[in-house]
Amino acid sequence: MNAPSPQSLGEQRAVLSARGLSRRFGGFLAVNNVDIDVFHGEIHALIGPNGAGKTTVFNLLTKFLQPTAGKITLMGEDITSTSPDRVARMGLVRSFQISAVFPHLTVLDNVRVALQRPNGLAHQFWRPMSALDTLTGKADALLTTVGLMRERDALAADLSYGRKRVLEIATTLALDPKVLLLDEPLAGMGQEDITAIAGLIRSVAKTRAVLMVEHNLSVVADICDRVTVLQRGEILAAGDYATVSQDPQVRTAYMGREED
Ligand SMILES: Nc1ncnc2c1ncn2[C@@H]1O[C@H](COP(=O)(O)OP(=O)(O)OP(=O)(O)O)[C@@H](O)[C@H]1O
Repeated sequence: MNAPSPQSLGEQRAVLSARGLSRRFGGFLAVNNVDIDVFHGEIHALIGPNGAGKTTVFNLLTKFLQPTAGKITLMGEDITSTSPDRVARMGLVRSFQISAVFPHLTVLDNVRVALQRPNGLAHQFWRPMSALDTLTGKADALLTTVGLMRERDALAADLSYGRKRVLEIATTLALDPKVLLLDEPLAGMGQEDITAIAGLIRSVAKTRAVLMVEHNLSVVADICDRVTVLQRGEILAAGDYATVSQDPQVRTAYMGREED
């Protein structure tokens, strides 16, 4: 797809944006002067070798870590000093934060429990499961979206690994995030699950912005609109996959090694 917009224009249009993002741990600069723009309706991949700083960038964007320097905006609002829970309520959701699957609940009940959170019922754990009945229609709609209707009444514990990850994505979508951050969503999966989940991520990105850390470069090539490559905490290259994958520095530093 298109190459990234000019910087200032990008910042204005982006749902999630960072400028000059840096994080120091003691004397070690783990993230250095990173700019990133994540757009509605697009999937943006953050890739790079081990230790490049991808997880730290995720932690900075979700405010689990405070940046040493730089600015982060979410839907135009400066969130650089905002708390992680407020950022989550604004619609920036990281999959693992809320994707706990309860193994002894059915698939349907996992989604219904997730759906009650935005309704402000989160602390009313004493309510009987029957109180969730009002959410069944919404839960079924979500299960249809992610293709889990066949397993609706199965226990989560009985699902295969790949189907559990689909259920995790369903419980994440229950929060109706505006920006979805996925940390290696395809890790540990077989090819069949990879194809299914990559398709699911593509379809959920139509109505939200997705930023994902992913090591599977063929999936990144297939489904991601933009790619930012990190190395030693700095941006090595950014753009669409075709451009980035031809960059000689990227090939030397990362892709050559991964794809040879
Ligand atoms: N809390 C911390 N204290 C000190 N150093 C840290 C801390 N968190 C991360 N680092 C260092 O920052 C660098 C970037 O780590 P980070 O986990 O962000 O990389 P990554 O790209 O996500 O790696 P991987 O692909 O292996 O998950 C690493 O050298 C790591 O050791």
